[in-house]
Amino acid sequence: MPGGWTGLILTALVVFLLSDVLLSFFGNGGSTTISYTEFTKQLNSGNITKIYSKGDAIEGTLKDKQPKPDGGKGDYTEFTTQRPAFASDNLWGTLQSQNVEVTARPVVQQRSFLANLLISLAPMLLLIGVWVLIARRMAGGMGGGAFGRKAPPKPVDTSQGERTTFQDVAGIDEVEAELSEVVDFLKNPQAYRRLGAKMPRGVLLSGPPGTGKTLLARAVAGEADVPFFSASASEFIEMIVGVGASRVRELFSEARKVAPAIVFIDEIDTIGRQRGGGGGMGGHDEREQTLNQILTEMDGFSGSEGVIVIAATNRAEVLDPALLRPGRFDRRITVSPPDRAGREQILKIHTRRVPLAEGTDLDTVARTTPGMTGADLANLVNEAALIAVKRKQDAVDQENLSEALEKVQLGAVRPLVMPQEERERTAFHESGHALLGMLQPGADPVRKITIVPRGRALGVTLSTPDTDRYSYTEPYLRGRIIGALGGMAAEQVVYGVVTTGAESDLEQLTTIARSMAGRWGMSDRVGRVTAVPNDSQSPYGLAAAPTTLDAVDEEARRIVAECWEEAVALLHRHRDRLDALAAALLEAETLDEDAAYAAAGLGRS
Ligand SMILES: Nc1ncnc2c1ncn2[C@@H]1O[C@H](COP(=O)(O)OP(=O)(O)OP(=O)(O)O)[C@@H](O)[C@H]1O
Ligand SMILES: [Zn+2]
Repeated sequence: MPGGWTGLILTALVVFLLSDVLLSFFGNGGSTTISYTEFTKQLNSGNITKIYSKGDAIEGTLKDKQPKPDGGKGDYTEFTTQRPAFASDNLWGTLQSQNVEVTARPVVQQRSFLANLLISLAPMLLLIGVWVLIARRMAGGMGGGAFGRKAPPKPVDTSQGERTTFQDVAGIDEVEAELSEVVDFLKNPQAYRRLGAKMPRGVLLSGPPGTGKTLLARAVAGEADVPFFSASASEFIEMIVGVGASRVRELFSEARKVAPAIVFIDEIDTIGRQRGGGGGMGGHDEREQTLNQILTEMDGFSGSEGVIVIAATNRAEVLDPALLRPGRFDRRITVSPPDRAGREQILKIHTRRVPLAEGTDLDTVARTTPGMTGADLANLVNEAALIAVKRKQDAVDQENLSEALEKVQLGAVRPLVMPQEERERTAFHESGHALLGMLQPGADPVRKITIVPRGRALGVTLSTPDTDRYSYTEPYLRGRIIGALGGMAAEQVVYGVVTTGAESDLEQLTTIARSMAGRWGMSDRVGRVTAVPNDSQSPYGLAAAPTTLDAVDEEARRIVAECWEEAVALLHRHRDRLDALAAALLEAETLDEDAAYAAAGLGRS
C-alpha cells in the first residue's frame, strides 16, 4: 500500500533529521546553558573535568557544582555553551593545560539549506504522513464508497501460494498458443527490445461468460511470473465524474512500478461501448473519461515498458472502435466454449483434488455436456462432490456426476446443454457446407468444422485458401455459392425441411451471385457492363437503368438456382459421406482439416 510506504518513509526521514536535534536536546536534559564567558571562567579556574564538542557547541561537566547563572534556582554541574565564531582564544591549549578530557563528535556536513528547511518542516511532514496513513486506512475500510478513496488494486503475488498457469486451463489450446507469445515477451522483454520488436499493448479476450477469460489472464501472469493487477471496469465508474479516470491512473502507475506486469480489466464493454449511445444522467461523461484515461495510459506505454493490458468482454460487438485501433487492443482473441475433448480435459483439471471412484469415466460426462463452459463444468464437479459428501461416500462416482448434471440443468437460467436434435441438425448443416466445399475442384480447403456455438452461429465451417487469391474464376465463385448453400441443402436432403439457420449463408451467397451478374460480366443477359456499384463508388455515377438492375437480380437468382440443384444432387450422390462426416462431428464437435477429410473419406484435393 503506497500510503503505508509514504508514511513510513516520511517518518524515517523525520526521525533521521531530528536525531541530531533530539540527541543534543535530550542528551543534556539536566544541563544548564551558560555563557561562553562563564565557561572560560570555570575553565581557567580548573573546574571543568570533561567536555564534548561538536562544531562550536560545547557540552561539559564541572568538578564542583556552581549556582545557576541568571538567578536560576539550585546548582548545576552539566552545562552547554556556544563558542563564538570570532573567539580567538587558544581554547585547545587551555583545555590541555587544565587536563580536561575532550571528546569531539564529527560534524558530518554543514547542513544544507534544504536540510534546514526539512528540519523546520519536519513536524508538519510527520503530521501529513500520519494523516495520509489514516486517510488510506479509512478509505480502504469503508470499501471506497463514492467519497472514500478506494485503495488501488493490489497485485496478486504470483510468486507465492498457488500460481495459476496454463496447466489450470484446458480446452482452449489455440487461445493458449496465441497468448504464449505474450508470456514469452513478459519473461524476457530485453530480447524483444534488442530487436526493436513491439509487443501488443492490449489483448482483448471475447467470449461468453464462464469460458475462462479471467483464468487465462491470470495464467499468463502466472506463466510469466509477473504481478497481476485485476479490476472490473464497472468498479471504475462512480457517480462523481473524474473518479474513474483517477482510479485508472493509479492502477497503471502501480503496475508500471513493478513492470513487467499484467493489468486485467474485466467487463471492458461497460465503459468501452461505442460513444454517442445516449448514456444516462452524467454517467456517460464519466464512462467516456474513464475510457479515455485507459486509452491514454495505453498510448503512454513505449511498448517496452512491459505492462500488458488484457481486457475481457462478453460482447465485443458493442465496443468503441477506438479501443481496437493499433497500439491499443490490437490483439483480439475469441474464447469459445470447449468441445468434447476440451470438456474432458477441463473435468480432469477440476477433479484433480477430488477423489474419483473406480470406474468413473469423465469422457462420458464430457459427452453429455455439450454447450457447457469451463465454469459450468467446475460447478458440476463441485455439485457432485457435495452430493457425495452428503451420502458419506469417500469418493465421487459416476452417479453423483449425472445427478449433479440434472441439478445444475434445472437450476440454470439458460439451457446449459444443447438439445440433441439441435446438435444433430447443426452437424448436418455444417457437414453439408464442408462436404460440398471438399467436393468442388479448386475450392479453398476446409480447415475446421465445429458445432460448438460461436457468437450467434450454432456452428462454423472454415475454409481458407493456401495462398492469397487476387482474382476469382467463374467456376470458383460457383463453387463458393454451392458451398454456402450446402448447409441448407443438407437440411433439405436429410430432414426434408429447412430452418432459419441459413440466413447469413444466404446473405453471403447473394452478394457473390449479384456481383457475378452485375459487376464482373459473368452473365450474357446483363452483358459486360457494371450495373451494381462497388461499395466504395458513388451509386450516382453508375446508376443503372431499373431494367438492368432487374436483370441482375434475375440472373443472380438463376445462378443460385443452378447451384442449388447441383448442391442437392451432390449431397444425394454422396449421402454416405455426409452421414459419416456428421457422425464424426457429433462425436468430436470439432474436426480439423485432416480429421474432416478423413471422416468424409476424401483425400485433400
Ligand atoms: N478453459 C477452462 N479450463 C479450466 N477451468 C475453467 C476454464 N474455463 C473456466 N473455468 C473455470 O471456471 C471459472 C470461471 O471462469 P472465468 O471467471 O475465468 O470465466 P470468464 O470467461 O472470465 O467469465 P466472465 O465473463 O463471467 O467473467 C474458472 O475459475 C475456472 O475454475
Ligand atoms: Zn450455414
